[in-house]
Amino acid sequence: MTAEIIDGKAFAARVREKVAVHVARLKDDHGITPGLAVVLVGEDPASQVYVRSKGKMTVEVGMNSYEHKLGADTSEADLLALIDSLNNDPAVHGILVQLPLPDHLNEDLVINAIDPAKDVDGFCIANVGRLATGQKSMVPCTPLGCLMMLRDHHGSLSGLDAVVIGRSNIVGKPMAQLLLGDSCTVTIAHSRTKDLPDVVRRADIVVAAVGRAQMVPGDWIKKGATVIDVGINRIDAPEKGEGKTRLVGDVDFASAVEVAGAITPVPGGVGPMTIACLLANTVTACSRANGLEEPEELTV
Ligand SMILES: Nc1nc2c(c(=O)[nH]1)N[C@@H](CN(C=O)c1ccc(C(=O)N[C@@H](CCC(=O)O)C(=O)O)cc1)CN2
Repeated sequence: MTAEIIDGKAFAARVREKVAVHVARLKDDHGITPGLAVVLVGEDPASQVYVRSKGKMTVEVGMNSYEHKLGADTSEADLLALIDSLNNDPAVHGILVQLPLPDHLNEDLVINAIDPAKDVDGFCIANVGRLATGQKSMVPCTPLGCLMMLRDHHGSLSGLDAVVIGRSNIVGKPMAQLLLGDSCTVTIAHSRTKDLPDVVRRADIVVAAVGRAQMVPGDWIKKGATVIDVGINRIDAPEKGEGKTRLVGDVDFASAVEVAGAITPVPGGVGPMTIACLLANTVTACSRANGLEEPEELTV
């Protein structure tokens, strides 16, 4: 039996449709247009693609998009001054600084300069603390997208064993907090975890977010488990022709699909949900900023 494929691209399109409905309501009923400011420092090719997609999709759902593209040699002071002006701009409800930043910039300092109410990435300390203590926060987009897909597939997650492989601030840690919030029994595994295959084999839910191509083979997966693959790794694909490459996840899809109950593909799984959830978070931030009820279906 092969697993159900969780179609993140289609799921993300549905989330964006819901976002568009709420944006139209904010405009028609309250005369407010949500605005998202995206800051890109430098010329990292992947970041340029993601920022372009974010701008395009922001406009498609009816929001205002403000793109700030800064040179790779931008000083910390100049970047902080831009963030300060965006914090104080009433037309901007969400601010995102695309990561990674060039090495000379202190990522923590920059992220924590964003007003927590506008931090639609949910990366600043205030939002991390609120999420960890079960308070209303901005929830990081990738884990939020994973949780939406898991809830849609399972209904309740209560009592399920979940393993998150990877302990990054952007995905692994917030993902674990969200699963805990939904009453899963959560293990965070990482490079020093002993007997990783055995730990993974016990899990009803596996979230792989390590950034190592095809690291998790199918024989680590419990029969019927749900596998959420966050990895996006580019590998050589000589079968496609000389010098060609392709994207793969952190899970070996071909073997895992034979054992899992459900699995997200790469590409077309978690990735598209990241941008859809960014748009959802911007609507949430805009609603909160204006003292309006926030759409329950766009957050957790
Ligand atoms: N400030 C932030 N920086 C970064 C984040 C983030 O959430 N906030 N996440 C990633 C990059 N990212 C969005 O910024 C992102 C990554 C991947 C995708 C996506 O749709 N991937 C596609 C494949 C795309 C391709 O062909 O290369 C997929 O998986 O199907 C969207 C957004 C790091 N930085």
